[in-house]
Amino acid sequence: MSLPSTKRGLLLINLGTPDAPEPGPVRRYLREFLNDPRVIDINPVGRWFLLNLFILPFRPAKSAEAYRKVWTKEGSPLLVYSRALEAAVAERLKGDYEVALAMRYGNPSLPDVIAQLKAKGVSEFTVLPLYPHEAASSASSSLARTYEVLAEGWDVPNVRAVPAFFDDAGFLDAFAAVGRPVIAEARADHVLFSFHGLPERHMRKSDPTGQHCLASAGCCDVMGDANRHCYRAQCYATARLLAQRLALPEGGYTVSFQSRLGRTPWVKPYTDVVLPELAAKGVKRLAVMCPAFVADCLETLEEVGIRAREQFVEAGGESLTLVPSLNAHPEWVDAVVRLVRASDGPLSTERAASR
Ligand SMILES: C=CC1=C(C)c2cc3[nH]c(cc4nc(cc5[nH]c(cc1n2)c(C)c5CCC(=O)O)C(CCC(=O)O)=C4C)c(C)c3C=C
Ligand SMILES: [Fe+2]
Ligand SMILES: [Fe+2]
Repeated sequence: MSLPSTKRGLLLINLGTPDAPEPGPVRRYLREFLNDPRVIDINPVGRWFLLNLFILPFRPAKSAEAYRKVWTKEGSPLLVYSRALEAAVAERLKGDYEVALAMRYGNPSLPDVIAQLKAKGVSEFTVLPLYPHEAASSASSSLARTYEVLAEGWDVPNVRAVPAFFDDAGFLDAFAAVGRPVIAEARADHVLFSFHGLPERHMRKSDPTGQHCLASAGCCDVMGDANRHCYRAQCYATARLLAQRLALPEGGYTVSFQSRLGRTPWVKPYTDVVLPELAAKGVKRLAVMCPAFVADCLETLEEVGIRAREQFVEAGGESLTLVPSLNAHPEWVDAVVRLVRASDGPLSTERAASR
């Protein structure tokens, strides 16, 4: 006798983006995003004042202007590229998984997408947060919200989460495959790996030992038990592994952290500090890879592709070339499929027979 078959859903989750590059939609998006206690981790009253008195009256107009510079006919780049990945992965996993993209903030919202998957009969979920590195404000927040929404129903489905993939060979090979020809064509004399930053406070809070993270200058240079889940150590590991694949010599690349918000210290070195330093050292043609992002977005296209380029050239550099992100590159699609299959888990003979 065969048991009723289980329908599996794959939930790809990215950060989120405004519905339109205008102050109103940007304000709505930022309000949801920055109200997340894993993003602005201060007491709720302090967060309310910070948001409503200092951030939301000013930032939406400025951010909307930045979004307008990179907005496409189909919409926000982050959504467009994440949709392209969703379609390619869905094609590859047809028959095995219902695949759907959700955004942690904004649309398509996690509750809506989960409801749609459930309406299609999905009763087992695999969740893949589309961030290579672990951070409370990105992957943890996406997982926490997913668990919260899934736990709302009477029956709570089985959920598997695909772990951080900062050192996954498929992810690294795909990024190297995208980067290699771009770096060659730009005749780059140096590569900058610019990762999204994090407040230093977040790093210390995520340190299970309480005494390793940021305690010494080189605490992220080597990965061990104490820092296996450290965002900055994972970023450095990604950079080292990509540098190997790209055959970059020691000294031929630099790691930095971009996109900081507010006045508290964020992880260093800062990208906007490193850029003029590289120009001053004589770097002329810089290639920038942003391996914290698997899809091009405001932070890659505008912050690096436009603003960092202007800053580097003003500081004396000749050119700054942004290496595109993975988007829906076929090697990345392969890697995602492998990550998902690897997290499938072995099925017992009877369950396998019932599928
Ligand atoms: C790569 C993972 C990300 C982490 C970790 C992260 C942390 C983090 N971000 C902010 C503040 C902002 N980030 C913004 C945009 C943005 N951030 C990520 C990814 C991570 N953020 C992406 C993919 C994007 C692009 C979104 C898009 O629409 O293209 C923004 C919004 C834009 C702006 O106004 O500058 C803010 C604000 C904090 C505070 C934080 C950790 C505490
Ligand atoms: Fe650390
Ligand atoms: Fe961010």
